[in-house]
Amino acid sequence: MSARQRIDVGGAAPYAIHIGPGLLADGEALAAPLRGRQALLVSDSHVAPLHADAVRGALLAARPDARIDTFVLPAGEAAKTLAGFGDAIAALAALGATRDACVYALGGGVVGDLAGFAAACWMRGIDCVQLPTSLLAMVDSSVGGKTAVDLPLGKNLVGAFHPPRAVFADTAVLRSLPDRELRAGLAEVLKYGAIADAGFLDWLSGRAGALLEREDAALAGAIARSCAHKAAIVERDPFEHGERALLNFGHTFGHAIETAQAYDGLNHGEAVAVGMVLAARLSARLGHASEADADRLQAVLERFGLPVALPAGLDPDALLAHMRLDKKAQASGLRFVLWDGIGRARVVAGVPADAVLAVLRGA
Ligand SMILES: O=C(O)C(=O)C[C@@H](O)[C@H](O)[C@H](O)COP(=O)(O)O
Ligand SMILES: [Zn+2]
Repeated sequence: MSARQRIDVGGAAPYAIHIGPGLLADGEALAAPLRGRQALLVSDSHVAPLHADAVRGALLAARPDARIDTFVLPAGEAAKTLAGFGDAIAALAALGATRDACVYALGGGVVGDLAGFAAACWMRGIDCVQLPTSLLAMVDSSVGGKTAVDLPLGKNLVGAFHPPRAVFADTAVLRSLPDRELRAGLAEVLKYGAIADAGFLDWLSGRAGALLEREDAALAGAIARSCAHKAAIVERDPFEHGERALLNFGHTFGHAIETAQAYDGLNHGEAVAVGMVLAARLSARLGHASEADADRLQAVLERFGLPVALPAGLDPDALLAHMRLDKKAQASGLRFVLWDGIGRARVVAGVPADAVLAVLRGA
């Protein structure tokens, strides 16, 4: 993979996204945001055995005066719970973390969300550095400061906006990422094309083979362009008062699927892939866009080996009930991110429930 890249996220709490191979071994860079003398390295049972010792060693080499504890979650979305959050808080307490301590989130989206939320809450907020090790976390969840845990009732229902102090995306770790996780990350990459950048969707579609084969140049290009999209949007709208909601394309359906499957079925990226197709179908049903656009998106997602249809056995009425707890919903009813065609997403309020049910039933 080529040289390091840096993308700056501006606004009230600016930070940099560093992208490139070898970053997790760069103790000086990783330790630069550590203001105090305590750090909690949060990881999960899949990632910790691969990378935690090396990261801790790199940090200690740069900051031998620091105490660095490690807290390891069970791998998987099912661990992103209030109980897991409580355990992370207990680890901060055991560390005796002061306000200048720092949480390092080493892992995928689950680790980043939970560790970020613990950092947001401990003493009303301490620093968090995101060390994403999955493609999905590199291109999406490590950037923008959304932190949360899930409830059985719904995804990410308890959380806070807490921007990281820095993001270090070490692209070399993607070599050991399981194929299924790679494809899940590509779903969120494709989302940027779907919502705002038709040219990017074409670019990605033309490089499906290279991306799935993890060719360095293709992956580096996809990550940098995704992060640039996300950085621009969250810089303009950090708290999702407006356009940031576009990043939720496919998520109203997707989160409902994840919740209905008790976070143990499709993973997040897969659920978002299905959700994007359903959002495109709903857009067509409501007359905003054509079925041909939905077909095109579905074909691209299929090229990347992503699921595009509801898993069997899910009850449309139950999914609709989950959608009513979506964070975009208002007193006046459901709000969806739909599109007017590829690259042209927008938020639509007052979406009739019968249209949603018809799409869920494939009618
Ligand atoms: O950063 C955002 O804003 C997003 O919506 C990005 C999503 O891909 C991500 O899954 C996010 O965590 C979803 O947030 P939520 O508010 O729908 O829970
Ligand atoms: Zn997402």
